[in-house]
Amino acid sequence: MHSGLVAIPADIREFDGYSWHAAPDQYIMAAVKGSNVLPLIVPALADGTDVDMVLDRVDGVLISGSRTNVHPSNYGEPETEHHGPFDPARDLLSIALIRRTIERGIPLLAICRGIQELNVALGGSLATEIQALPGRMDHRKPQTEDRDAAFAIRHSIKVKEGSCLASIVGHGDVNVNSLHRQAISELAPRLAVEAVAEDGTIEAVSVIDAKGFAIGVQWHPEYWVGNDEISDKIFAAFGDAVRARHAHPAAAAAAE
Ligand SMILES: N[C@@H](CCC(=O)NCCCC(=O)O)C(=O)O
Repeated sequence: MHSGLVAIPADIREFDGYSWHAAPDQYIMAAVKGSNVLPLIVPALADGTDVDMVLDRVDGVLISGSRTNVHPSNYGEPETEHHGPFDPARDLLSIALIRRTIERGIPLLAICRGIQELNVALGGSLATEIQALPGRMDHRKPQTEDRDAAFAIRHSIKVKEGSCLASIVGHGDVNVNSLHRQAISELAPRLAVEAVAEDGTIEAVSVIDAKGFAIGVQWHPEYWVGNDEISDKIFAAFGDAVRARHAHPAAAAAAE
């Protein structure tokens, strides 16, 4: 039996002749199998959502990756041809959800587009086409139809000693996958860097003085849950935080 309900903001996707509010299966299954929680996909309404109505009912929030990019107007930069594709309804939902999740101390795990939204939600900015920047590696998704190859572990990162992430996976070198062309540029004032790649790309952050679990990672631990110790540890730690909140709702509400 799963214990704890976790909100996952939907993407808007076009297929089968319809618009869908959808979340990728790999996040749903990582939450189910790696965290032992029940995921709840939250629709991305174009006019906005009462996120507190959602947060009153869940014990955690998982922000997924997605091929779309946060619209640069959310961090005060003009749109260029390099910024798309966009999903403005997802931006609207995720940014509002992240802000209130942190304010209320509800456990938060943000992955790939999620860490980028976390940084933007707290006042930071993003760099685009980072592979074209001097000294940076190519972090983009490998060109292959083979999903295991696309999500294969590709480069190492350094997890900082004493960080929240180090308390979960240990500090030092960790090998991760990479499927992104944007990354954190200006770090939001309330975020601490937890891990960096060899080229300086910020790979993990935590929320400073967070009331609860609040971590973002630029890579995709969800894909290898069940097959990779580091991925398992991250989802297990998130699940533990979600269950702790679920088990003591009165204490959680009093702490808000
Ligand atoms: N805006 C981001 C998106 C990164 C991300 O979340 N990627 C997951 C999608 C994987 C896929 O393409 O299948 C960026 O930096 O590119």
